[in-house]
Amino acid sequence: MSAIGNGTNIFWHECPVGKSERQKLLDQKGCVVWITGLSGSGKSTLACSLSRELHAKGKLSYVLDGDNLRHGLNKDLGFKFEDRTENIRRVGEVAKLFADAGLICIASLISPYRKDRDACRAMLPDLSFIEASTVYMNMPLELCEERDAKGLYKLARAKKIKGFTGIDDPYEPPLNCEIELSLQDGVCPPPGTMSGRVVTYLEEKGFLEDK
Ligand SMILES: Nc1ncnc2c1ncn2[C@@H]1O[C@H](COP(=O)(O)OS(=O)(=O)O)[C@@H](OP(=O)(O)O)[C@H]1O
Ligand SMILES: Nc1ncnc2c1ncn2[C@@H]1O[C@H](COP(=O)(O)OP(=O)(O)O)[C@@H](O)[C@H]1O
Repeated sequence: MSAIGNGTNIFWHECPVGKSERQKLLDQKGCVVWITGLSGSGKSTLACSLSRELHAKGKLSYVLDGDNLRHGLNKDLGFKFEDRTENIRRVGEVAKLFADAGLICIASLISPYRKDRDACRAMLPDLSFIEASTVYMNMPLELCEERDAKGLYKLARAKKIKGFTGIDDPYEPPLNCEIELSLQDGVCPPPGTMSGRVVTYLEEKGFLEDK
């Protein structure tokens, strides 16, 4: 046991079965795929398609979806600046645990602020050698608004929801993402094409084997 922190009497307990043993068992490397983009840009759809594709390849993944986590872990948080920051921080910490467990953790959240995404990225490699890959769903606001799968853009335009991302709240696009998914000749590629790109990236980086 070793003491950590600054005199707060908190200790770190090492376990003999560690990340490398778990990775060996699963024949994959734990990592985080962080999907960011506007509401309606297709984050959840991509996360599910990616998880299905990985499952078919015998690879263990788990999806942390912003909307879903707000039903439980983050049910005390709203959408003001500080709440979004705390939301992203918590999900970053949970994603780190999943990746340390050896899983391919797919986090799918609007995560609109660059500083919050950067804080998550910085949190990951430092503590447990986990690598984070940011996937930016670069879909135009007009397309997301046209889809309006949950009717929230309509409510935001009618000012019945305040602080809606892309309408009267900011979205800061990543400056350093590993994968950017955007329209091709003005058309949104099918989910399988997009998840295929992420799988190829994970394969190329060696995450889908433990060598
Ligand atoms: N004000 C406001 N702004 C943006 N989104 C809103 C808002 N109010 C509710 N919703 C719904 O919450 C979902 C986004 O949750 P996230 O946890 O991903 O948001 S964030 O990362 O903390 O910004 C988002 O889901 P997705 O459409 O899947 O992105 C919306 O359904
Ligand atoms: N690649 C795609 N092509 C066509 N429609 C899509 C695609 N991805 C998502 N959609 C549709 O767009 C809407 C929003 O997708 P969703 O995954 O819920 O986005 P988000 O999680 O970013 O809010 C849904 O109706 C979904 O079926």
